Amino acid sequence: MSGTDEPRTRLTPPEGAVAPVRHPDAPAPGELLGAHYDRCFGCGEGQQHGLHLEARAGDGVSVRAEFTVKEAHQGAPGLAHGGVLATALDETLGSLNWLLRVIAVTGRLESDFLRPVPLGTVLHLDAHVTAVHGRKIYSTAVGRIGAPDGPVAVRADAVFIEVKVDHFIDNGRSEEIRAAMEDPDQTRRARAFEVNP
Ligand SMILES: CCCCCCCC/C=C\CCCCCCCC(=O)SCCNC(=O)CCNC(=O)[C@H](O)C(C)(C)COP(=O)(O)OP(=O)(O)OC[C@H]1O[C@@H](n2cnc3c(N)ncnc32)[C@H](O)[C@@H]1OP(=O)(O)O
Repeated sequence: MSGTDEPRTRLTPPEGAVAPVRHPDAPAPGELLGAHYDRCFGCGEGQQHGLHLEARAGDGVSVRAEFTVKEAHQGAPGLAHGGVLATALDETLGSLNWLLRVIAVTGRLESDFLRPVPLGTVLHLDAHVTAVHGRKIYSTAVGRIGAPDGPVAVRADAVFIEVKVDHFIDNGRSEEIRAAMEDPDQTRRARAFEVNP
C-alpha cells in the first residue's frame, strides 16, 4: 500500500472515487443477510461467545444491524469492551460488501466511543458505503443505544480492500477452509465463495 499516506487521508476517498452501486441481486431492503461464516466472531451462530450480530439490507448500499451486549463482552464491570464495540462496527461495515457482491477485508477502521454501553444493551447499528475507488471501499457506521433513534454511543469510518477468494485460501488454516467449503448452508456458501458479479 502507499505507506506514506497520513492515516486520515487514507479514510478520505481520493479524487476519481465513485458512488457505490448496489448489485442487482443484492438482498431486498429488510432482508436478513445471514452469517458469512458460522464460526465468525461477529456474526456466526456457531461461535458461543461471539456477537451474533444480525444485519439486514437497507436501501442503496446500506445495512442495519443489531447486537446485544452479553456477559462475555464486558471490559469494565457491567460495560461493553471497546474492542468488542469496534468488532460490532467492523462486522456491520463488512456486511455492506455483500450488497456490492464483493469480497473485502478491513484495511483501516477508525472508531469514536461517545458513550459507555451497558451490559444488556441492544446496540442498533447503521452503516453505508460512501464511495468506491478501485479496490478501496469507503464506509461509515454509527451505533445507537436501545433503539434505532437512541443516543449515539459509537461510530466508525473504514476502508475495506477488495480481495480474491485466494486471500483466504493462501492465508487461512486448511482445516477451517475445508469445513467452510463443505458448509451445507446455501447463503453462507454463496456469501463466501460465489460472489462473482
Ligand atoms: C476457498 C475458501 C475461501 C474462504 C472464503 C471466506 C470468505 C468470507 C467472506 C467474507 C470475509 C469477510 C470477513 C469479514 C470480517 C470482518 C472484516 C474483517 O475484520 S477482515 C480482517 C481484518 N483485516 C485483514 O486481515 C486485512 C489484512 N491486510 C491485508 O491482507 C492486506 O494489507 C490487504 C489485502 C488489505 C491489502 O494488501 P494488497 O497487497 O492486496 O493491496 P495493496 O496494494 O497493499 O493495497 C491496495 C489499495 O488499498 C489501499 N490500502 C491498503 N491498505 C490500506 C489501509 N490499511 N488503509 C487505507 N488504504 C489501504 C492501498 O493504498 C492501495 O490503494 P491504491 O490502489 O494504491 O489506490
